[in-house]
Parts: sequence; C-alpha cells; structure tokens
Amino acid sequence: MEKDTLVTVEHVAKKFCRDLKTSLWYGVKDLGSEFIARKKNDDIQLREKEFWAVKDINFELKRGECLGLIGRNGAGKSTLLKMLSGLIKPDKGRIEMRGRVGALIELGAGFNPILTGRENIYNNGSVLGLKKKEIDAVLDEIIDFSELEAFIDTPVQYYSSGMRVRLGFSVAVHMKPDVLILDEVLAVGDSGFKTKSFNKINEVIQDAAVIFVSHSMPNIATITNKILLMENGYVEYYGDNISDGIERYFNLFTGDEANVEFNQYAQVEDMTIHPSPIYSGSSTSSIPKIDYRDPIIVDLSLKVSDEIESFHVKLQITDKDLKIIGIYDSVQFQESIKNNRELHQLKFTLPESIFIDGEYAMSVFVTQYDKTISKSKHLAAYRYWRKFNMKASKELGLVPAVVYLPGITESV
Ligand SMILES: Nc1ncnc2c1ncn2[C@@H]1O[C@H](COP(=O)(O)OP(=O)(O)OP(=O)(O)O)[C@@H](O)[C@H]1O
Repeated sequence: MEKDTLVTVEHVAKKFCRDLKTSLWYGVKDLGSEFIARKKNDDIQLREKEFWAVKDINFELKRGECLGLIGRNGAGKSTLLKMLSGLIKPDKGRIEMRGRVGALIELGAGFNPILTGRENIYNNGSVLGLKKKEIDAVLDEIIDFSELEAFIDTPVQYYSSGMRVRLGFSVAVHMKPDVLILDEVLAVGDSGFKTKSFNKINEVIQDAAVIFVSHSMPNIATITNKILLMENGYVEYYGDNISDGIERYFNLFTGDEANVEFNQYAQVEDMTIHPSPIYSGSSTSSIPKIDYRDPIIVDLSLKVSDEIESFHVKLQITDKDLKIIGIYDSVQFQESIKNNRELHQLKFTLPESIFIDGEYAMSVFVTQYDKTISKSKHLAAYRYWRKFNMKASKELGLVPAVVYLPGITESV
C-alpha cells in the first residue's frame, strides 16, 4: 500500500439470497463448511436464488481525496459501505483500511439507546481507539456542533431521528478520523445543519479520505474528486472526471430526464426548452441550442394532485458540473398558480441570459408555499432533467455564482 493510501478495495463482492428461508439454510451450511475447511474466497459461486449485490469493486483512496459513491436505488452502495465499515464481511476480495475509521452509515447505528448522548460520545470514542483524555478534549466541540446541549444527558432513545444524525455526524467528524464514511447524511436535518455539515466535511477532507454516498448530484459535484458509479452491483464508472461520472448517472435514467425527488404530489408530463422562435427558429437537434441574446422559453405540462390548492414553479439551471448557477421562481413575479385544472400548460420566458458558452441542464421544482412557516416547501417538488447548450458571445465574462433570473410565467 502506498504511503498515503488509506483505503484499498480489491475485487470486493457480496452476494445475497432472494429468499429468506433458503438464505437461512445456506447460512447454516456455510458455517459448517467454514468450520471444516476454509474455502478460498475466489472459488465462491452463486447458488440457486442468490445474486451479486456488489460485484468486483476496486478502488483506492488517499488522504485528501473524497470518493462520491453514486448509483440508482438498489445499485449496491449501502452494501459496499457496510463492508467498508466492517458491519458485514465481503464474500470475495479484500478491503484494507489504515487508521481510524469514522462512519455514519445508518440512522443511530453505533448508539446505545439507553445511554445518554454524553455517554454515547465516550462509548463511540473508545470504540474508535481514543483515550478518555482525547475524548474530553473534543467533547465540548462535539456537543456544540450537534446543537444538543439541552439534551446531552437524555438517553438517546428519546432523540428524534434528526437529533441522532446530528450527534452521529458530530461524533464521526470530530474524532479525527483518517477515513470517514458518510451515507446520505446531509439529506436529514434542517438546511442550516446541512450547510454546516457540508462545510465540516470539506474541512475533514483536508486530513482524511472520505467516502460519501449521495443522490444529490450538486453535493457530489461540490465536494468529491473521484466518482464510483454503481449499477446492479457493478462499476459503471470509476474515475476523477466528475462531470462525466454524473452525466453517466443521469444517463442511467431513461434518456435525458430523471425524476428523482418527491414526486408524490406533482407530475411533470412534458418539458421542452427552446429558443424564442422570433429570433432563432426552432432547433432540430435533441439538445436545444440557445443564443445568449435569445430568451429561453420553457413549455411545461404538469399535473398537481388535488390536495394542493396552489403552487409555484422553480426552474433551476445547473452547469455541466451540476453547480447551480441560475434560479427562476414564478412566485417572485406573480401570485401562486391556482390548482384549478387537471393539466397545467405553462410557458416560462426567461429573457436574454448571461451564461457563458457551454452545456447546461434545467430542473423543475413544483413547490408549495407554506404560510405557517413563511417558507416554500418542496413537498410538491418534482425534478425533471433537460439539457440545453448555450451559445454565448465571446465578450461575456465570468458568470456570477447564482443569478435570480427575471422572467414571465403564462398559463396557456
Ligand atoms: N440483507 C439483504 N438480503 C438480501 N438482499 C439484500 C440485503 N441487503 C440488500 N439487499 C439487496 O441488495 C441490492 C443492493 O442493495 P443496497 O441497499 O446496497 O442498494 P443501494 O445502492 O444502497 O440503494 P439505495 O440508493 O436505495 O439506498 C438490492 O437489490 C437489495 O434489495
């Protein structure tokens, strides 16, 4: 193993059985044969009703690197994480980890429910090999970061799931891990905590190797410098070309669209992006090309479930690396759209844009304004994915971080 390589994974595979009864029977048989003679793990074959949940995974991670582990539901990400953190044993291959491994892979995993938050911090610290003195030194920081001062002497069984994640995350990042394993942790908790955690991960990456599982491509694009894309247990892509990895992830969904989030209240039937016909005529390619002087026109057909009285639509433009660079929100320009019809046909016109040359993508969020908290909630949100190319003038300079786009919404 090279000096600063902290994680080496070679030909790792894990099989599961589709049927519980058969799985129990195989379990008993395996125990017996393990007792009599150790089978070489390369010889292991699938038996009836078994399948490879993870197959032939190879990667290496050095200090300072962050691997984004992505893939559709059921691709094998959690199984791989469980093997990396030692919760389950691979059937084939070899995993080598150097140094202290901090992991937050399951809600509340690693906590003893009858012990208090404070006692659990000491417990976890000693499992990670820290001396009492070392834990004393970071205790206040852990409590402070988790924002759980008032509850730190309450048994963890009375914590909400969000509180458990906050404590688990805070423990994992403050115990000076050499390897940090994180499963979708940022998806839980309020947005303030998410931002704080995200910044903390960025800080930890400087001195550790981080493995980060997420379905949020903007998060992946922001912090990772390597991607492992899994599909049906296999590696679909492994490398350091982040935008390529993300692109391949999106391509796993039918064509160029992906419905990924909260689709229970709204359904996008169709979305087309095109330049204004007045200026450019319609585009013949499947990826529309837009001149920077032209308005971007978006036609949207969507259905919103009856229980939603009114809604608004947010269009989010991301660049090739999935960083958000432009947002248009219909609520800034008009009242919420009344949900008084079965199919809404909406037209958005975003005037001349300030994007530089390149490929962009647009996501749609159908959003509801919640008066009780004076905030928009993505409870009716739906993400739809469409690419477009921007042809910009050479004189265009740098694009500001995120622009709030003006525009108009029409019901047609
Ligand atoms: N204990 C188990 N017994 C049998 N099958 C299992 C077991 N655990 C996971 N699987 C199966 O293994 C496959 C991989 O599951 P895994 O949870 O690793 O996917 P994932 O990529 O983490 O998915 P998600 O994004 O939904 O969390 C799935 O088909 C799943 O049903």
